[in-house]
Amino acid sequence: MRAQNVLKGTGSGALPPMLEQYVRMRDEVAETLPHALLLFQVGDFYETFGEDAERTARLLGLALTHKSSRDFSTPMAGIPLRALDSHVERLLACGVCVAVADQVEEPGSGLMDRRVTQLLTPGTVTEERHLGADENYLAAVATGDGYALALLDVSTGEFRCAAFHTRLALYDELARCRAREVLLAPELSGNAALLADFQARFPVMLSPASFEEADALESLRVTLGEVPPSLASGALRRACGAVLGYARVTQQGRLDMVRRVVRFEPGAHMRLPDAAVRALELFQAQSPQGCTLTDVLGQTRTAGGRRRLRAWLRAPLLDELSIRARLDAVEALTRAPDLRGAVRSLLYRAHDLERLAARVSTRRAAPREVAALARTLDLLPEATELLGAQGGLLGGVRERLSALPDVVTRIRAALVDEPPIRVGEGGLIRDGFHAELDELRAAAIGHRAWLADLEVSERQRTGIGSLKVSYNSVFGYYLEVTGAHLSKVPADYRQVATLKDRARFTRPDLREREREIARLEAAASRLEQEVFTELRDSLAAHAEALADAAGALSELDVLAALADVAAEHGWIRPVTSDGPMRLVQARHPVVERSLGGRFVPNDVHLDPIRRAVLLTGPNMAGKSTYLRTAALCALLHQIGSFVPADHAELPVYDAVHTRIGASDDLAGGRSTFMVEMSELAAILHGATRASLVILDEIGRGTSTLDGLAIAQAALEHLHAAGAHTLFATHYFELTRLESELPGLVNLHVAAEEVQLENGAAGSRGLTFYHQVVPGAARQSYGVEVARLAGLPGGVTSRAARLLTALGAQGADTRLTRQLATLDLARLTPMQALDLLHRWQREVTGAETTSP
Ligand SMILES: Nc1ncnc2c1ncn2[C@@H]1O[C@H](COP(=O)(O)OP(=O)(O)OP(=O)(O)O)[C@@H](O)[C@H]1O
Repeated sequence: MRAQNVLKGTGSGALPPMLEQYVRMRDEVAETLPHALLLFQVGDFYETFGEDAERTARLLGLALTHKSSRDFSTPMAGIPLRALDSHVERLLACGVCVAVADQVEEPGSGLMDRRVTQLLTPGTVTEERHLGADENYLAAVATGDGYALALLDVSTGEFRCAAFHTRLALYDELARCRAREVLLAPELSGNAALLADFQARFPVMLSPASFEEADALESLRVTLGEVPPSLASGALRRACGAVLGYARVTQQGRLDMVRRVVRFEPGAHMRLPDAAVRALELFQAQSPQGCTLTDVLGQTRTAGGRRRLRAWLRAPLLDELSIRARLDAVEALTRAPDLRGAVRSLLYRAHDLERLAARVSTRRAAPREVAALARTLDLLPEATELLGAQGGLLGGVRERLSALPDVVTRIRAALVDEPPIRVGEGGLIRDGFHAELDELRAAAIGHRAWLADLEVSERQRTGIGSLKVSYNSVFGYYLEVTGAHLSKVPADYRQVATLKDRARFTRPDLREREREIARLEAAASRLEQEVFTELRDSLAAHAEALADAAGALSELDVLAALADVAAEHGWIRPVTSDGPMRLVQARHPVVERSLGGRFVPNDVHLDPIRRAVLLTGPNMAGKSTYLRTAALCALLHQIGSFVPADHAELPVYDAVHTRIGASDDLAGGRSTFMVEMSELAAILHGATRASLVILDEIGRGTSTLDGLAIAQAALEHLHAAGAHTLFATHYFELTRLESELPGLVNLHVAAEEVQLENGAAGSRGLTFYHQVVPGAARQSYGVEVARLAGLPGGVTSRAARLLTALGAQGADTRLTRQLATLDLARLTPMQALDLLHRWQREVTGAETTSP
């Protein structure tokens, strides 16, 4: 809507000039960012008007006032200048983009000149105060023959893209990278069903952008100098172009931090669906007080290192040589505790070099950021020396750290050690760096010295001992004389103010000196700005080398952190095998951390022959933990980390699939069972001989018979596909499959029923050993676990009696025996339902209504 209409003004009069300017600027902003809120500086406030004022007041809880002239009035809401950052943060969190228009001239009598100085959107902010430490992606999605995704982190300049064959694979990647803002091509945003599905899965800000091929090509050429040949498909070009075009607008033309696009092959890394990322709690715990794998591994010392670790976890390696190279580096660091300690304490002193490099390349870095850059670059020679004779990846890191030309000397020579926050504040450039600046400063100092002496000399000249030379912003410098001495005031003093007991005076030469000081200081400030800009530009010329060094430092940080975790917790280097997974005394890295020495390690063994394990055991015995331990060890191996075990042989898995736990998707309109089945479907379609599949209690979201049928059929399918499968279940009926499927073995988690010491006669409890042993469990102990959980005694004893009765009848029924031999997966839903009713009637004697 045009801004004039948004004003909701009352009255017939023409708009006051300032509101006319507001309307014009708001319309201009709306042409590029239609959804942005314009914050318009008026003195000490950023104001919003009309509908925007109502929206701002509501979102930020501000008081709504009115801007009124003689015959015009419109709602107005404003925030103080000094509170801009915190309010912008809240607006961005509410999914509102912000344009900031600042006054760009000193206040005078007429309408002040204003300019849009910042366009802030969640996916393109670059100021440290609006960013978390993690990556901050803007994403664009387009379709053609498949799906194309472009990801840009403006804060570091990281720019990646990929093509996907299926929407599910695209969604997985998008979920993993947690984009904060997404641009959808019209073929997606214009399709109501697709859009609704997308919004249900990704509650992020959707922003409008051009996906026209011609615009995209132009954006690519302007930013990268050419259209990279790797962007072979139209969809990739459109997605990449849209991201660049939108980011260029929000960065007001400055996208120098983006130098290349990396096209990544989704198939070049281990497939790790989002469901697995969530179930294995890589980045986010499932309970609020829970701990994640990143927490355990995340001993990184720099923000760049933390981002790099997350990137490694999102994309585990498939290439054996690359895995070995990382493992070699981690091993070298675990074997050299002194080197590791020195590297890690050095990293503690490093600032976020990746983001600083990006800020320098866009010529946005503030003085303190340049100083922080220098402090961090100062560490590089030390780091290079520490890495001394290291080979492999660490040698590569050393090379990249030492390849940077010496820019620190230049920064140190030009900048003072503790520069001011802003350029115009003065005191930024070191004395002796710039002759003309030195002259200006010396002259100003001379005038100030004259002023400082003035008080003494005037006291002597006038004989007024209490005479003072002071300064305020209204009169500038003045001479102050108390009432008792007014008669001694010389004739060349001109009175400028009279107070109750004193008077203030000036003199023509005092005015002259003051003007001169102001002129010199303004000239010095301008010159400082020029010198600083020159310095920053000269740094921008090294942006590529800076980004390289930043990448190397992040990598060193991750390797050192992985080595530290390994050394501290007794993890061992895994051996890459050509088939078997053999873990001896493996531990779950996160659960072990919380249980300390009480964690019971277990062995895992899968190979091309013994390729599936069916794990049974009581509730709470440790089945899920066992499954997750295996998956996490596989994942750790492929990011190049040591693993928590006494011995580990692991193949290179092409994917880790998991189906664990219950979750529903109410927003997406899918029930718990539907979510479970959709995830299972994706696994069954995607799992290969080289995949690791973790299934925990498949089929429990529906009736027993349906669930059992589905679980068996899924297990048979995975067995035939040859995937390494760990399958935990409470369906004891499935354990008989061991004799039918040659690659399947039964294991169970040991537990024992014991007489309770203090319990009533006959009352029994359960001891968990958390030990995985061969064979199938004998029973589920569900009622005992319910007792442990605190169900009322009456309920648990009634449940125990029912269980005995059902068991006695069920064990004998003809149908139960028949069921054991049936291929349940072949049943139609109607047959299954019919069986269920007959079985219920036989087991419980209850009549059920026929369908
Ligand atoms: N190996 C172990 N050593 C010590 N404690 C363990 C071990 N494994 C699991 N536990 C403890 O037992 C708890 C339950 O484990 P887990 O969720 O793996 O059991 P489960 O058999 O999958 O249960 P359910 O069938 O009810 O889902 C864990 O939270 C942990 O505290």
